[in-house]
Parts: sequence; structure tokens; C-alpha cells
Amino acid sequence: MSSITCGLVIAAHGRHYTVEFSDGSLRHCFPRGKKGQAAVGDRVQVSLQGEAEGAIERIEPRRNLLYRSDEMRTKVFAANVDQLLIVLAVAPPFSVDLLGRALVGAWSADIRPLIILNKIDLVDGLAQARAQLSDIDRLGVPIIELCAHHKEAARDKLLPYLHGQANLLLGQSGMGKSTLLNALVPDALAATREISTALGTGKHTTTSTRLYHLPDGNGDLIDSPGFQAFGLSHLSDSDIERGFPEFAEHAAHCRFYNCTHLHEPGCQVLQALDHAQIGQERHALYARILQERGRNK
Ligand SMILES: Nc1nc2c(ncn2[C@@H]2O[C@H](COP(=O)(O)OP(=O)(O)OP(=O)(O)O)[C@@H](O)[C@H]2O)c(=O)[nH]1
Ligand SMILES: [Zn+2]
Repeated sequence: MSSITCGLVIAAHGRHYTVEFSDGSLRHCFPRGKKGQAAVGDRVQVSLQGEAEGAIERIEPRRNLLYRSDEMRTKVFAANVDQLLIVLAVAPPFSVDLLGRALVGAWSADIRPLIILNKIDLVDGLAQARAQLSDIDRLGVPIIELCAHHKEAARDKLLPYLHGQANLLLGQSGMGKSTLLNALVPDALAATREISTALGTGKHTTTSTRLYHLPDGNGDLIDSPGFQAFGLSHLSDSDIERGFPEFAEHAAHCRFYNCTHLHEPGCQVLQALDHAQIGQERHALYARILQERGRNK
């Protein structure tokens, strides 16, 4: 009989995983049978097999699961996340649409968002980047400005926000996510090599998502692959509305209790939009997300 041990999923490679155990050892693990998909950040029960492998027998109940979905498929980012770090940069331009979607995804899963505006050394574009963030700034989402090239300063600025939590790092390509990861976890490369060793040489695999422990052992940082889309077709209307917290005080006074805030008479959200109390772009994004869901139903 093999023994069952509890571990943490620290890397996902398609349908198999690297699991870390309390003594620091790593094993290459497969789900037993046709069980649900595990995610980085999951606590799992593993039956140990041989020296370096294991079978995932059970996934412990999750606090949350962050994922995106479109009509074709669902893609899991990670499980048991406390904070979503959305990396933006002064240049190249970031997508306000994707940022808004990431916020909706986070809030609907009860994950706190934090925005990192990187490359503030590119001073010429800074005012414009800040202006693009003004709607979000008004919502009270913390925005940390830094320059990931200045590793120590970036680390000192950011670490106090990350301590003691499971943080998921998300960013479009080119925003400086890898540069930032290397500033926060200087031995990230060595940790990745360790996983390759645990998987065995010659086993080629692409690691999509990876959990690192912060250097002082106080919290984790999960690196996800760059993303170009953030479909939210799995969310309900009320989940989506929760992604626009600035609507709430107005929505409470709409004439119809089931108002969609798109066209109804007596809609206070539309009125607030007319009075520029709600950003045009924010309402347009809300309408787009609802529309996409309508198409997918
Ligand atoms: N000026 C400036 N450039 C930076 C800064 N941080 C990163 N960069 C540059 O931005 C480019 C993209 O950085 P990466 O860290 O590779 O970005 P990434 O988000 O991981 O992008 P992908 O690898 O495409 O997913 C590189 O040329 C970095 O040197 C910064 O603070 N200031
Ligand atoms: Zn309304």
C-alpha cells in the first residue's frame, strides 16, 4: 500500500503537475482517473509512487479559483489566490479592456486586485498612462508605480503588499512581468531548474503556471503565462455587475429590481453615466461583457 501525503501544486504542465511536500521535496504527479483538473495553488492528497512520482487522489476544497472562459474552453489561472497583481506598463500601451475584465474576474472570485504600473522611467508616457487609470483609481484599487529595472527599489516598494499572501501575477506580453518576477524572486531560474530535474531529464514539457515562495518564506508569487484575452462567459449577470462596484450606489435606485442598466427607463446607472459620474469606457465594457454572454448562451 502506498502512503497518502498532503502537498501543494506548484506547477502545471498540461495534465500533470509538480507537487511540493512539507519537507521541500518535489514529485511529478498525475490525477487519478478522470478527476477534475487540479490547479496551481491547490492542496492535494497524493499517494506516493516510487522515488519521484505520485497520483493525485483528492483536491482539497478551494477558497477560490480564478479562470477565464470563452465559448470554446475554460482556462484556469490558479486556486486559493488572495491577491491578483495586474502588471501594466507606461509603454507599450496596455489594454484598458483587458484590465477591466481582469478586475471583474478577480472580484467575482473574491480576490483582491492590486495594479502595478511598471516602467515609470519612461516619463514621457506617464501622464497618459495615469489618465487611463483614473476610472480605476477612483474605485480605490491600489496602484503601485515602479520601475522593475531597479530591482531593489521595486522589491522594497512591493513586498509589503505581498507578505503573507498568495499573489497571482498577471500581465499582457511586454509589460515587464518576467523582469518583475526576477526582481521579487531572485532564484526563480534555479527553482525552475529544480522542477525540470524533478520531472526527469529528457521529459520535455511546457510549464504554464508556476508558484514561487517569496524569498523570506512569507507568502507566494504565482506566475501565469501572458494573456491576450480574458473571456468571462462563466459569470452570471450579478457576478458581472459586482465587477463594476461604481454602479452599486446608483443601481440600488433603478426603477426595476432586475434592471440590466443597458436601456431601461428609470435606470439610475444610465443617468449617472449621462452625468459623467460613471466612466463611458467602464459602462461600454460592462455592456460588451453582457453581450458576449448573451451570444454564448
Ligand atoms: N524602461 C523600462 N523597461 C522595462 C522595465 N521593466 C521591463 N522592461 C523592459 O520591457 C521589456 C519586456 O519585459 P519582460 O520582463 O520580458 O516582459 P514580460 O511582461 O515578461 O513579457 P513577455 O515575456 O512577452 O510575456 C524588456 O525589454 C524589459 O527590459 C522598466 O522598469 N523600465
Ligand atoms: Zn439600471
